[in-house]
Amino acid sequence: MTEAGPDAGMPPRPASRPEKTSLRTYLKLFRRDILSAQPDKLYGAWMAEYRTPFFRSYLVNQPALVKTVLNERPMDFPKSARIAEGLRPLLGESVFLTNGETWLRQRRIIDPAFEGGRLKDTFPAMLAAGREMVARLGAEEGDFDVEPHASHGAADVIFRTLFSIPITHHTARAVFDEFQSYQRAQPILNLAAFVPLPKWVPRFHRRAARRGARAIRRLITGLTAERMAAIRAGTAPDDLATKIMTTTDPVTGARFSTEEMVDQVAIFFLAGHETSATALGWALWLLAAYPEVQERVAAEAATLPEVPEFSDLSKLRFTKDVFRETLRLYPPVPMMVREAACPVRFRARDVPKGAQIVLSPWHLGRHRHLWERPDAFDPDRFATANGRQCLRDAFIPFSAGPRVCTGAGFAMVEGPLFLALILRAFRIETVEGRRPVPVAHLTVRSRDGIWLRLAPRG
Ligand code: HEM
Repeated sequence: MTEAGPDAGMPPRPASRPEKTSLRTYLKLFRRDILSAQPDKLYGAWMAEYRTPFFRSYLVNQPALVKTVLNERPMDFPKSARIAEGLRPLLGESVFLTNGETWLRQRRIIDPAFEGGRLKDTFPAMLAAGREMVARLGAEEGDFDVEPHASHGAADVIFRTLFSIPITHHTARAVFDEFQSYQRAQPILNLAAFVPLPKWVPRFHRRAARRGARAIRRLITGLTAERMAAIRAGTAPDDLATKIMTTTDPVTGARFSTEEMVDQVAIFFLAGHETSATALGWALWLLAAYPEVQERVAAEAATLPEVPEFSDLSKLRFTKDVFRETLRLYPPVPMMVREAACPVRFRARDVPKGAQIVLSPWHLGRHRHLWERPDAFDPDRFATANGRQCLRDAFIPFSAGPRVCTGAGFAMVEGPLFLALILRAFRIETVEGRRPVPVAHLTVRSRDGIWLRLAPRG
């Protein structure tokens, strides 16, 4: 890297906005990128308050307060209704949106499928998707954008592990394509979630997004109904969909209906492919930009047998730290929103009932009073006392507490496995003039893609 200034040698970070801005400018910046709409002081703040004529939001950035919201009193800080507003047409009553008893029941049915022992069952499907991705990358020549490959690969993982079908299956492909256009049609999503606008403010692209949501749900309903029939006929494969659809809630004795399962499949696909793809793209760029780290990952990958097994993942200790460090610097979900269900007092401030509570994996992961050299890419930090402490207090890319990401364990298998398979096959380099610029819409993407150049390893 050749640039001068305080960021020299550091991985890219979005510019912060000036300290004082009008609401109008803030909203404009926000629509473009929720990260560069924030002031620099958030990287050192414990709490911040946004007060406008329309809303009151509190960004909570102090580990003890984050723990209160996520771990200790999650029922007092439910998912914000504002998030549901934008996502309901696509996700219905999915576990991502529900609260209270419905959410508890759904987690009781879903969680067992993602537990350690059963995660092992998904490994062959993940491996197959990884090997296919390596083959596709091998067909690239010259400089190319790796983000579409990462999305394709992550979507392949979801379809193979959930429904035992590859992304090349016509329905899987159609869902993938519809999601791509849905995401383009839904830019208001984050704005509506973070900035509770009054009802009269026009919501953009609503019609196109609704049409997309209907199309996606129609396709997923077909897959789910087919699976329900196969379960009844005793011919269903033992994948995640079957595991979830045959699990009985130990409390109520109920299973998911086809419709409720469609809601869950929609969120598994949305939450499970875009996030993993984003993380993989950034991890590859970081490895390309830091060749000495790349060589250490490649050396670890070289110890894997030609066809690795689940137990071989224990050989990828450093690769796992690389993936973790990527999630710290580029958490795919940069911010999350909750709603205060009752008045609370945080840091000697009264937070009224109904206020939006914003949690920011992005700012917490780079907090200058918590992490040593917060902007540096240093996977070895997790072996230091500071790194270990911060892993407990200031590392929430998967959220935390009872509402932690269902797929966290799954993603921590998928990410390192894909990195190892790719680095075993290729040496990767950055492309001059193509330094990525992080921008956050649905997830933290690079504004103009993540450009790489590959060479086969001998
Ligand atoms: C690197 C990859 C991933 C990251 C960074 C990530 C991150 C997150 C975060 C931050 C949340 C909490 C959002 C909030 O509370 O507002 C979440 C929730 C969720 N994630 Fe993930 N995720 C990843 C992969 C996956 C995968 C692979 C799956 C499924 C196959 C998945 C399924 C879910 C579900 C179902 C929820 C909702 C949980 C609930 O609200 O109870 N995620 N994820």
